[in-house]
Order: sequence, then C-alpha cells, then structure tokens
Amino acid sequence: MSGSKKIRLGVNIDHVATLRNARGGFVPDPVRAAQLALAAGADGITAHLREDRRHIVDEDMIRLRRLPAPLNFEMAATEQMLDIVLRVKPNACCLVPEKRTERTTEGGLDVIGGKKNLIPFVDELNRAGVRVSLFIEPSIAALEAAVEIKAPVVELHTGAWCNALELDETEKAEAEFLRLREAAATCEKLGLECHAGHGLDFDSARTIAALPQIAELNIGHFLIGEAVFIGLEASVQQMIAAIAAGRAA
Ligand SMILES: CC(=O)[C@@H](O)[C@H](O)COP(=O)(O)O
Ligand SMILES: NCC(=O)COP(=O)(O)O
Repeated sequence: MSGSKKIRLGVNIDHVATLRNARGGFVPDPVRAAQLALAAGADGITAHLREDRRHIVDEDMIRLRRLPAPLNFEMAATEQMLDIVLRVKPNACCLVPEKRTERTTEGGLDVIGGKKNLIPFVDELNRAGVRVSLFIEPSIAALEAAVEIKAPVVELHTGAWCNALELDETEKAEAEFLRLREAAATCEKLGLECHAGHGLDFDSARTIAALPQIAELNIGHFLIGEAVFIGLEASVQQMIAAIAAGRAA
C-alpha cells in the first residue's frame, strides 16, 4: 500500500453543536461549520448522533446529509440508530461504543464480545450501501474480529496515545504509538481500510500521517477549539497542511 496517497480529512463538527446546546436555540450552527470546513478543504464531515443527543441532534444529521460532501455518521449499534441511519443514508457509518456517563468515547467498540450482534447489524448497513467502519482499539484481536464482522473499514482509536502525549508520558506514548503502527500494518495484511482519530492535534496528526496505511483521519474537538482563536477555516487549513507534511516525511 502506498503512503504517497493523500489522506482524507473528515472534520467532526459535534462540538459546534455542544456550544449551541449550551444555550438552546440555533447558533452556532454545525451545518454552517461543516460548510466552512468543506470550503477550507476538508474531504468530508463526521458527526456523532449520541443516544443522549448531548450535541448533534436528528435534524442536524438530515441537514448535513443535504450538503454536497461525504457524511460519516457515527453512532452506537442500536436498533434506534439503525432505523435513523437507514433513513438518512449517509455515505459512511462508524460504529462506536457509548456510555451514558462518559465525557467522551473512552475506548474501542467491543468487537469480540459483541461479534454476534454486530454481524447482522453490519450486514444490514453493507446491503444498504453505507460504508461501515468500526471504531476500535489498535489491537490485532479486534482487527481480526472486524474481518469476521465483514466491516470494510476500521477507525483506530488514538485517544490513549494522544492523552499520553498531552501528559508528557513519554514511554506510554511510545508504546501506544507502536500499537497504532502495528495495527495499521495489520489492516493492510487483512484487507481493511485504515482510518484513525480521537484527540488528534496538529502535531499528533502530522506524526500519525506518516503511517502509510492511514487513508482517513477524523478530527473534531481540537479543530473546533482552535477555531475559537484562529477561525475554523484557518484551523482546518493548518490541519490539512500538517497531515500533508506528515505524509510527505
Ligand atoms: C467517536 C467519537 O468519540 C467522537 O467522534 C466523538 O463523538 C467526539 O465527541 P464526544 O465524544 O465528546 O461526544
Ligand atoms: N471518530 C472521530 C473522533 O473520535 C474525533 O475525536 P476528537 O477529534 O473530537 O477528539
């Protein structure tokens, strides 16, 4: 697999909705953020319809789907979500674990314990023409389960690595990066398309972009936070430049 191919950037606009919901009402509008991100060069939009609707709500998904850009619909593997995703018909759907009390997605989907339920769930999405990815820990066992589940794509959870970098836990960060590197290489062997995301900033995105198997990065919280200081377009453009620099290194 060539590492020279451009990495797609999916901009996750969830936290524009977090800000909107803090006051109620309609502003700031995540759809406007999506339009700006696309104008700045993002390849697609990612949004997570959480079961508790803490940020993105159902109507946001319908409006995001009308944009002329790929929509990656993140959701828990529940019957209610399946019903919504089959109506919205996004280009892609990323299945993620959810816990009501978590502040953010704490780990990867339990693809080993949940295999029996995930096989028919993913089959239904595959048959509907929605490209499915599984948001998983960078572990070989999880990748092998993803193949059995017949998901064409996995998204490696980069949160543990990014947290270690942020806390200056050098040894842990190195160990987590090795896990990601090995998992990305295993994706290639198993025929899985490899995406990654969670907690990435300009530096970590540049570093992970050097892994030749990475085809797509989905990044949200940092970009929206940075937009407060430099604007969303500049934030997305700097991220695209960081990813391109990492890929070229
Ligand atoms: C799957 C995932 O973890 C993210 O896309 C997430 O939705 C970002 O926002 P929160 O985890 O804060 O809901
Ligand atoms: N799956 C995308 C994702 O997890 C985005 O996380 P973050 O960049 O908002 O931390």
